Amino acid sequence: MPLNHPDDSYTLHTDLYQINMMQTYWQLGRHDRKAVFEVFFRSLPFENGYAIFAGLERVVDYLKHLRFSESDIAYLRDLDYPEDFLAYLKDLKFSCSVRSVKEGELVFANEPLMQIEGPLAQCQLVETAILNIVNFQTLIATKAGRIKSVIGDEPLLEFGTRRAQEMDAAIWGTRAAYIGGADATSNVRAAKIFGIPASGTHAHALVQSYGDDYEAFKAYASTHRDCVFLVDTFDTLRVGVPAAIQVAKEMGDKINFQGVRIDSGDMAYISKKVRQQLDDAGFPDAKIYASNDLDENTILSLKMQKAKIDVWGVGTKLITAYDQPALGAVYKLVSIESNDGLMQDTIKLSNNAEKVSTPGKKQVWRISRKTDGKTEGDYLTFDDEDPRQEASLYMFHPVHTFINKTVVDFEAKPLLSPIFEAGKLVYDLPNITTIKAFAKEKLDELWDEYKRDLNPQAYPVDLSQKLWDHKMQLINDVRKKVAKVKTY
Ligand SMILES: Nc1ncnc2c1ncn2[C@@H]1O[C@H](COP(=O)(O)OP(=O)(O)OP(=O)(O)O)[C@@H](O)[C@H]1O
Ligand SMILES: O=P(O)(O)OC[C@H]1O[C@H](OP(=O)(O)OP(=O)(O)O)[C@H](O)[C@@H]1O
Ligand SMILES: O=C(O)c1cccnc1
Repeated sequence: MPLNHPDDSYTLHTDLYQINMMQTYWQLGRHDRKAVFEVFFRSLPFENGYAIFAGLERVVDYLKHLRFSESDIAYLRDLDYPEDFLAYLKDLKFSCSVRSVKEGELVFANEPLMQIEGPLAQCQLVETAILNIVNFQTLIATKAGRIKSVIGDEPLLEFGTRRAQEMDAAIWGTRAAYIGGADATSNVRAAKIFGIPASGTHAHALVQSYGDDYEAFKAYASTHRDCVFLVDTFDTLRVGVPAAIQVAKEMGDKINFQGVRIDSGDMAYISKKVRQQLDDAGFPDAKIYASNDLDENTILSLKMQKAKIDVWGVGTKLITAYDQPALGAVYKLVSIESNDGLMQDTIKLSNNAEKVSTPGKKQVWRISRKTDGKTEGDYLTFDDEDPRQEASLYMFHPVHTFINKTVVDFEAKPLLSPIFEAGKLVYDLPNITTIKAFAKEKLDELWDEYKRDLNPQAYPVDLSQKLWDHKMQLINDVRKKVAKVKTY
């Protein structure tokens, strides 16, 4: 049994099979063959019409520090990897090129979100961590986008840390939630390290510890400004709200009474009553905060019931992506250097036509109308194709080809930007405010049909004719090859 080792690098944050494949490649002299891998998912999470890409910043940090530490090597030695292979790992320097969609960009199924190109063994090593990061952060950013879409301009506060899948998920989930739609977080560490607004009220424990709403609010108000009182510990309408009002009246401007939070009961009914109580007491500007297992469905329902809620605190269901706990992005080999030194595109077949991978190193182009910037769809090409040179684009569904359109007067923007070139970081990471604003701008450019929460239209992700023909050719080649194989 190996001894414990210090946790001083993320390089072994990978699956054992990656190291095993690296060993095979290295021992048989294949490790430095040039390879291209692409990250994509096959279906959108939550049956949403779009996903919000997040995770690049952490991927960059991970790749920047990708070296096997002494303790990594020592641990692999414990696992009996041979010394010459360990010597190769010890000296390994990340030398891949990486292109990626920007954080906050809207992304769709079956298009490359990231592309890793370089020595086969290195590309293989980084698969697990890249998927781990991108799958989680993109999932949470998308969930936040869904929730924010029903809330509109009212603030969405992220309250989930206590229910998150441990500390990393709380921190990076908070960041992703902020990119996707949250306006502030209760997690002080996340707020501190990322520059996200921190926000919060107080817990039931405060009221319980005083055993009395009035005493508790008074105590809190004597030590804080901008007070929001949690009014549902004993009885919201009879005790909680009257106590909040009394303290607000007594303390006046000294506490800058912001409002009350309700965290239980029928929130449509109660919020209307609370609104009446606050208005009657002369506090029409006091806000009503709500929390308690909220998500986009309960919030939409509360809005339909004309609940008088101004600020929404959402925890568990956002930070854990409760209704879909994982995004299924995959990392697939699309091209590999063959024995003659030329790049050979690869394909993975499936009985399901939608699941057949698209071969070759690609670029994704977002096609939009010049007139109003609204999106027409995404268009996948070989990396050396440039739709900006075309006067019109024939866009057709890659499986149901009878669904097609010809687009003129369009703009085409490439979505994959260079992040690393031969191991060197060439991308200036934007700050979080810029990323969040970018996500909002992209959502504004998307048609409402793709944005609705329930049964959105399928956004077109089409292939250029050249790419489609190549894919069909490879499918036929593989089929012919398979047909020749003798069955036993
Ligand atoms: N008017 C409403 N319409 C739709 N959903 C609501 C409404 N009011 C509350 N909810 C939601 O109903 C769910 C359950 O509320 P429930 O009444 O069981 O909790 P509770 O009264 O707060 O109980 P507990 O004190 O155990 O938390 C919560 O997710 C809450 O957000
Ligand atoms: O419901 P969520 O969307 O997950 O939002 C977070 C929840 O965390 C708190 O409850 P908790 O019972 O943990 O603490 P409390 O005593 O302060 O209510 C808060 O009151 C919310 O109900
Ligand atoms: O500040 C709050 O009201 C808060 C923080 C975390 C969880 N629930 C509520």
